[in-house]
Amino acid sequence: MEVTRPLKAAIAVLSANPLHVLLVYLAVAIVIFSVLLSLYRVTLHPLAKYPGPLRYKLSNWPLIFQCIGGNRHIYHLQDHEKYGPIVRIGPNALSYNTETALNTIYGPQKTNVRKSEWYRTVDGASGAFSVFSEIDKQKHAVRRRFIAHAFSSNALRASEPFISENVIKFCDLLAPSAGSEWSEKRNMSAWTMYLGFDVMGDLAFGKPLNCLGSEEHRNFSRSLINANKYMYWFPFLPGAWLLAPIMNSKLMEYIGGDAVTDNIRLVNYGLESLQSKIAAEKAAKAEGKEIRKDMMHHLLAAQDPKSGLKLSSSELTAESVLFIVAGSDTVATAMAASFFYLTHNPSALEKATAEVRRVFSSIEDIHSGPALDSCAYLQAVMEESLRRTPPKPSHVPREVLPGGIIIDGHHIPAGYVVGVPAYSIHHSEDYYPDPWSFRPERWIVDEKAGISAESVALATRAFCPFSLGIRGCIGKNLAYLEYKLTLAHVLWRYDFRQAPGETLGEGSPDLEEGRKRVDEFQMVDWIGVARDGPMVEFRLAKR
Ligand code: HEM
Repeated sequence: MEVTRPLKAAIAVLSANPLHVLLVYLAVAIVIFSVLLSLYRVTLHPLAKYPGPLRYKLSNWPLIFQCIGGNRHIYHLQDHEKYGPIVRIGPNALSYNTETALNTIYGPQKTNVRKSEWYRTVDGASGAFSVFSEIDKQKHAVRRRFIAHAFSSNALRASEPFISENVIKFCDLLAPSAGSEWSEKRNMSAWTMYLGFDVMGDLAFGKPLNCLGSEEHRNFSRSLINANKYMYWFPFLPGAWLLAPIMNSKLMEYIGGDAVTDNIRLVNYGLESLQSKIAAEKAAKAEGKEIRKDMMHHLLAAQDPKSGLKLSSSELTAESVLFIVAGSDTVATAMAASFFYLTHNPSALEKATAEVRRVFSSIEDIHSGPALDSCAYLQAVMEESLRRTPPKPSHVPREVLPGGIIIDGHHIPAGYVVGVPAYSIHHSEDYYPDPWSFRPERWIVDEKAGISAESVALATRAFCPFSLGIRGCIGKNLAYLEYKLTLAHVLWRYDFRQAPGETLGEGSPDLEEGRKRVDEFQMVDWIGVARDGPMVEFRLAKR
């Protein structure tokens, strides 16, 4: 009696207003729809047979929270450990942890997938797709041809002196002050980021941002990480791409706060750099001066041979921002990881140092060519650092196209998303015995030490820091050149060690599951990777 009276009163109030009645019907309809959709997703859905946590099967929200938390790579690894090589990570998405799946999805020229809808929002604030975010396969092929000139071997050769100039400046700044044996401690995540930004500014627009030389622009490099975080989770929201045209509006800034402001700052930097590059080229032409053939020069000049089309100004802006984002933070992450693992593995540091000092008799000899190529251990240090700390560690999503695709013997119909997370496959025992050890030796064939050609080939097949195939990283050779030159210069000039008492960058038994290994460099996965440390001291090499 007492229960029904308030209920009756509520019904009376609701029925007095037709809008209230409508809202109640709507709410009931939403509840019924959600229940039916959930039931469908766990029973009759084409991906229902694949294992995974129930919450992933019901909605994308767990994924969004993982992206915000920066722990997505850890979840991928733990899910594969628990559920096996195929895991359903969303209502419509599967994650794989095998080299066969990796090579089927990303490898072949004609693989029947395209980039997923997630990419459509990434360059929203630039007002056009970049080569990275263009999901249409034909349009991407045209765009990739456009930018290929900027990454040709000629362009790479021409960029080396500028890379070396920045690397030498970086090394000079690491030196101990007069009278001290060891330098003050340096946070290598920050310093490699300054170097990464200066190199990309120089190569893309012909002017370094001067993060190495002055405090002024260093905040800018930090804001990239904040902007990345936002661009990571936001596109997973249902219908997010519809908001792409207003990504750099005041409204979005009001809703999204600092991260949106940082993203806008990044786009404005791309736009301003592009405009000053165009002005500089015009002025040089008018004065009959030689024009520096940096990356934007190639893009400004590029023309599709079939259509005769050139890139529009918003497309050029999108590419400018992409060059900075894709080219600076990634290499910096890899370099910081090498400083971490070398300072935590003295025998690897000793071997790499000995090799570099044996191969090069003077610092001027350190440049690309047979001598640098002969540094097999240094190359292996880079591969092993990229294995342990892939700068894009999580699932790289691809959508299956009409006709479907067969992955590891299972047919996946069109419209579903598939992918392989680098961090997870890079720590699989199947490809990397003793995966939590930093062992550059695993990349060098040495039958006597038990490293066969087959085991190196298998490790290479599962190795994917740059992804692979037609959507793989176009900057890979450039990245390796900058990375190798930097490590070779530092190892030649300095001894280095983790600053006594410092632990920055390490895991800890007090942290959550997946972050407990003290000797693992910690990543916060926000498309790229946020990181901190190691704190390193440098001493001039004794000769
Ligand atoms: C260690 C350094 C680097 C790593 C680990 C890396 C990794 C990657 C990965 C995994 C992708 C594919 C991402 C996806 O499909 O979502 C990619 C694409 C790309 N990267 Fe890199 N990258 C590095 C350095 C660079 C550099 C120096 C540049 C130069 C600007 C660059 C430019 C690009 C571009 C333009 C794409 C898009 C390619 C396309 O879709 O056709 N990357 N990179």
